[in-house]
Order: sequence, then structure tokens, then C-alpha cells
Amino acid sequence: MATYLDFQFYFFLFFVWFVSTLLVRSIANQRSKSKTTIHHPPSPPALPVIGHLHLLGSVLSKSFQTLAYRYGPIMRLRIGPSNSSIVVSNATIAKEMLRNHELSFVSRPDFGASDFDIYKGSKFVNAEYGIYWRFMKKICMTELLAGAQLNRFVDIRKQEMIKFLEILAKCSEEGEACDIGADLMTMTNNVICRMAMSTRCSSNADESKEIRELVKEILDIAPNFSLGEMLGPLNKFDLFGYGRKLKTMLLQFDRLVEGIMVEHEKKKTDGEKERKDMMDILLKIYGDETAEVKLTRKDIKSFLMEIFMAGTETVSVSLKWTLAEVINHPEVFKKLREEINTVVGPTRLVEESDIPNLPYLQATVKESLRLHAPAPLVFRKCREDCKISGYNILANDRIIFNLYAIMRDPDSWEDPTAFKPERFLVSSMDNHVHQQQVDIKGSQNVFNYMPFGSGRRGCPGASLASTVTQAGIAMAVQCFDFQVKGADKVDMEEGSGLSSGMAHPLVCYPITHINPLEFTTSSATVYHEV
Ligand code: HEM
Repeated sequence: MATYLDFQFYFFLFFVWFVSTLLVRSIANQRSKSKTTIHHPPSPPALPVIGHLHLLGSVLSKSFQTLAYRYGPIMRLRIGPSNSSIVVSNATIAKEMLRNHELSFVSRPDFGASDFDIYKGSKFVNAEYGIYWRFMKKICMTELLAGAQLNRFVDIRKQEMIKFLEILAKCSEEGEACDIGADLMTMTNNVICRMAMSTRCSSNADESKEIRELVKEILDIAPNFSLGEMLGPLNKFDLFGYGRKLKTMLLQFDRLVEGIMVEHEKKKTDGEKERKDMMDILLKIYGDETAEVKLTRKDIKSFLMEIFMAGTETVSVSLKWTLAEVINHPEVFKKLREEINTVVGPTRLVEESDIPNLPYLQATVKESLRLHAPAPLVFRKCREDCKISGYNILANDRIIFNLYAIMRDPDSWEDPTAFKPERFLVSSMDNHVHQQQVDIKGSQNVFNYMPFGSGRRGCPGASLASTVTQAGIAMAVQCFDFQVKGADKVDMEEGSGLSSGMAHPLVCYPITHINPLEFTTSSATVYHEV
């Protein structure tokens, strides 16, 4: 009996302790909350579990832009159960974050599926701001993608572009339509592959063609990971199988590139190569015992994979959009051709070295990148709590700069959706046109134009990308007219997903204006060993 009473007594004591603890905690929480009220950016009403996912359409940048008209240039969205993203849609807030608080937003978020990524721990593009990222970025800017290194590969780029022109000339001769987008993709792949590791993704079955296809497949499944993101912690279980697919493709890529690396090492011991590609430079750093960071083979392969992913589709997409805009605007086409005729004349093919003397060409590419940024959403991560435009942004918040909205903002751009290269030109008294001082890489004062992002984290491939786009467009316009297959104009519908490709293939009949083969003794068909 005594035992039963004891039990009742202790149970009563425990109950009193439990309830009072809860009460005290809840009062303490209320107090601390009222002391540090978090002032979040505005947010649309969310649904349980999926958050704001139901508000997003297939073209993410466009959906964010539409939401920003209603909720403002800085808003908070939740896509899935766990992730909060701050979406920025105007130049003023972008400037406040990317210039005034640059170091707070210099990191990138880690995207899902990393458990299936064999290069986990060797990431550069999505690396946290730290020693490894700083080291690799320095190598990019001073060696791998520096002006001197780009100059060493001028002839390679020319060969690949002539090869592209030859395909157009053949289609013209045979009166056949040409899938120009696909041919541009092959061209940019070849350029990057040859600059990276001296291999060519030709139509012959070779290992670099395999690399091109693997990179394309990896790029294609990447957006599906956002589906996985919806599941939050369940993402780990890879319910849709994308993680396993990614792993298989990465392992294939790894084997191929390892083989090419071993060949590079062999060639190095046989004697120094005259022209070093990216892999040679990275292998030299790998062998340097005194280097600031000890690179591993995995780091090199991961870096090359990222360069392919960041550099091939973006450049071919920018070429495709620019050509499409130029075809749809005959007055722009005419001015471009006149400029090239005046500067280059009819006896030779336009070259990369002509670009500084072709302001209208530069303005045309700038305008195309403004309307059709190939990477329209720039992802960053907040490193420390801070206040932006009066709102609290918390450490680890994911930040999305919507370049699509920023570069089409009516407060920054007159007639923002019209394609007008002239907006990047100024006329002097003697009626000559000059480029307006808007750098293709953006500026540190005005943040309404930044197709290559901004600051320390900005795109290291901007010079290569703009050179290839400008030279490719100049050569195509110099040599061909284009008749769109089955329509008067190119359909400019935007494709779905994270990048901003065209929804439809660019299929045209090229009509030879000047035969490119007359300028060249088919230099493109002679491939030098590099
Ligand atoms: C028209 C073509 C291209 C466009 C529009 C483009 C755009 C961008 C943008 C917007 C970013 C994010 C910048 C930021 O966070 O501020 C970026 C990053 C990057 N891009 Fe590009 N890019 C292009 C071509 C290239 C090429 C050709 C390469 C290399 C061969 C390249 C390599 C990279 C790398 C490595 C990063 C990550 C840099 C870092 O995190 O520090 N990109 N690019």
C-alpha cells in the first residue's frame, strides 16, 4: 500500500515539474522572440510541405520575375519542406548585397544529391568560400583562363569555327536545312575540349565525343535534382534514381579522363610540349610539392568536369540566341554585315583580332546576353546574419539573383524586352559609333547588367565566352544568309529548367553569301597535334 502511495506522490511531483518547465520555457521563448524579432523579406502564402512550389512554372527565372512584380525585388520563397531562398530581382538590392556586403554573399549553397557525387569534396563552382576555392580561382584567373593562355589557342578556335562554317556551306550547297543549335554545341564542345585537354569531340567515335555526350546527359538530369530537393531529408534515399544515374555517368567520365591524364603524363616525360593545355597546367600544380594547396587527381577531374558543365552549353546557348535575334531582326543583320565589310573587307574571313574594331558586333552580343542570359539564376549562400534593405537575411539562407528580371527591369532599361543593340552604342560628333562604357563583365557601380555575375565569384570564363560568341556570330553573318525552316521568324520561346536554352531547335537553310572555303585552304581539316 505504502508503495502505491509513494508512486502517486512521485508521479504528482514529476507532473508539477514537467508542467512548470514547459511554462517557464514558453515564457522565456516569448520574451526572447519579442526581443529579436526577425524581419523576413515578403513571402507569398505557402502550402504545407511543398511551400511555394505550386507557384513556379517551367521557366523558373520567369516565374520568379512574375512573383517579384507582386511581392517586391527581395522576397522569401520556400521550395520543399526545408529550404528557404531569398530571391533578388533588382539592381539596387543586388548592389547592396554583391558590393556593400560582398563577403557575406561570396559562398555558394551545396545542392542536393551530393551523396551520389563521386567528386564530393572537390567542388569548385559550388565550393564554400575558403582556401580551396581561392586557390583554384587564382589559377583560373592567372593561368587556365587568363588572356595569355586564351591567345595560345586562337588557331584552335578558328579551326573549329571554320569547321562549323563548312557544315553550313555544305547544307547551302545541297539546299538542306541545318540544325544550327546542334552544330554550335559541337563547335563549343570541341573548343573547350581542345583547350582543356587537347582532345576533340569530332563526329568520329572517339573518347572526347563520349565526354561530350556524358556532360550533356549530366547537364540534362541536373534540373531533376530540384525534384529531390522537394523531399528534404528523404532526398538521401534517391527515390527517383537520379542520384544513381549521376554516379554511373560520373564514374564513366572519371575513367575516360583518367586515361587522358595518364597519356598527358607520359607525353610530359617524353619531352616538354610546346603548348600546355589546362590539364598540363593542373598536372604541373599536382606535382608541385610546395603548392599552397596539394591538388589530388580527383580535384583535377572534378575541376575539368565543372569547366565542361559551366562552359560548353552556356556558350552555345548564347551563340544560338544571338543568331536567332539577328535572323529575326534583318536591320541588325544588315548593319552587322556592313560593319564587317567595312572593317574586314571581302577578301578574308573575320578574325578574333578584328573584334575590338567591330563595336556594333560587340553591342549585338551584349544585347543578346542581356535578354537571354545563359545562366539566368545566380546562386549564392549567406555566410553571416545581416540586414539588407531593412530585412534580416540569416546565415545559410540560399540567395538567388534573378538576372533575367534584373536585366529586363523597366526601372533600369527603356523598352526592356526589345532587342536593340544600339542601347550599348554612343554616336560621336563625326557620326561614328562607339561602344558605350558598359563592360560585358558588368561593373562595380551599376548592377543592372551582369550576364557573367559579379565580383570575386564572377565567371572566370567571361572573356573566352564573349570572344567565341562574337567571332562565331561575325563569321556566320559575313558568310551566310539564313532562311528559317517552315516559318518567317525563329520561334523565341524559352526552354524550361534552370538554364535558359531555346525551347525549339534552330533549324535554318543557310544561303551562301561568301563561300568561307574561298578564304581558307580548308585549314579546319588539318588538325595540328597540340
Ligand atoms: C556565355 C557564356 C557564359 C555565361 C553567360 C556564364 C555565366 C556565369 C555566371 C552568371 C556565373 C555565376 C557568377 C556569380 O556567381 O557571380 C558563372 C560562374 C562560372 N563560370 Fe561561367 N558563364 C559562361 C561561360 C563560361 C565558360 C566558357 C567557362 C569556362 C571555360 C565558365 C566557367 C565558370 C566557372 C568556373 C564559374 C564558377 C566561378 C566561381 O564560383 O568562382 N563559364 N558563369
